[in-house]
Amino acid sequence: MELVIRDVSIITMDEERPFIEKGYIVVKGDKIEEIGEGEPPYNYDRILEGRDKLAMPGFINTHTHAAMTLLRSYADDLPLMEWLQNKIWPLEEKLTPEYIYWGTMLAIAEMIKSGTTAFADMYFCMEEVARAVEKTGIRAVLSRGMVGIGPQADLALKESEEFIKNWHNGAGGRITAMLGPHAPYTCPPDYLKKVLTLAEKTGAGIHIHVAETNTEFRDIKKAYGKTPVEHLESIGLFEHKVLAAHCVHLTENDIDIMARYDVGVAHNPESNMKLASGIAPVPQLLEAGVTVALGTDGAASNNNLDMLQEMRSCALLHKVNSMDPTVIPAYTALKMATVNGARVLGLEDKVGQLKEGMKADFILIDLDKPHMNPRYDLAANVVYAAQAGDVDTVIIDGNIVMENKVIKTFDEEEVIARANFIARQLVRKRQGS
Ligand SMILES: CSC[C@H]1O[C@@H](n2cnc3c(O)ncnc32)[C@H](O)[C@@H]1O
Ligand SMILES: [Zn+2]
Repeated sequence: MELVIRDVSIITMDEERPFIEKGYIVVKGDKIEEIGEGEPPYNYDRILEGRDKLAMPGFINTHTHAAMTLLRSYADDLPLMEWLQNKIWPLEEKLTPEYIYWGTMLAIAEMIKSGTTAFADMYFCMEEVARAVEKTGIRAVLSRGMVGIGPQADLALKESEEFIKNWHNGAGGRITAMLGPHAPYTCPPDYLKKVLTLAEKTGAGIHIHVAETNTEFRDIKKAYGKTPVEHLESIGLFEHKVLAAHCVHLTENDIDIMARYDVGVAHNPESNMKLASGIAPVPQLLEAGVTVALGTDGAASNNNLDMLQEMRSCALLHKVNSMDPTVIPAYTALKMATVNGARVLGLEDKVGQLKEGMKADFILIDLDKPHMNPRYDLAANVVYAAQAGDVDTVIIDGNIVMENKVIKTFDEEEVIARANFIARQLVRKRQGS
């Protein structure tokens, strides 16, 4: 089927042709066939009117724990380790595969409605997450989270290998699998070495939390005499493709190491602010040539999965932190949420830009809203003024997943009802324990 979006403003994120004021996008199958100015040259099977809309690449959420939507607003206003150990981990013990399926469905509904077309997840029961991705039509990079201490450590390695076998390139190529060792403080060196052996065997990349808090920085330094980044380098982690979430507490030497090994960073400004973990040195990382993308982290520490808000927070946080309003301009924030997201997930040849031959993963944003006018600079309007409710249409892999703000691939109301039912069961289970 051929689909055309006509009479539309376009931010392509393609440096050669970044902006088209009035143009068209032709989608054939799962790919962008043509982008042009003015009117489309032919008639097509399906026409979407783009007047008063902006087409741009969908957002790429490079770090989340999707099913944690079930724990949204369950425990707030605590520092990371207290939050994890006393609140989150005890409740996660009560999660079942079915709960994780519906929690992930809720996350995907929220992500699609706020313009996200791909996400990177690290959690348990990845088969359930993959089923949700398959059903909804979203794109995802999935890692079975692995904690290297405790009775589940070896099982986690085995399940990760099986998951990669079953789901890498799954859902018509929309799923990529990675390995997900949780963090240096939950995965001792011997365990991380087993992860590396598996990475060699499968060719999978590695998604890991790194240098999130001062406590982690101090504890790793005390245990190994090295910063978290130096420690991971010494183990050989960075010989593989690595997606490092957070990277808040870094030395200049850490930044050099990360640039040298082309480590991808998932920056999560809202989660870092809410848990008071600190402020990642993003301007310095970008200056050193490190690819920094954006993530929301889970909905229990954010408390939403809205990449529009994440871009705005990122731009504002680094301006005030450096007392320099030129830091992270709107276009840079947009690049972090699209082009850089694709790059850190190894999807740069497929998504993140609107270009002929790339996958048709893009969104249409309403411009006929008071807060989106005037239209001097559409990138600035998106980053500083847009809201999730402005996302009108979402196309992923050439399929219309949301049109006129209605999700087409699943029943959003059912998902909300199921999630609320599960939340009530979780509270009951917690009280019974
Ligand atoms: C092993 S599956 C993922 C694991 O990570 C936990 N988690 C959620 N948010 C964070 C964070 O900011 N830092 C570290 N770990 C986090 C989640 O609850 C799962 O247990
Ligand atoms: Zn996380």
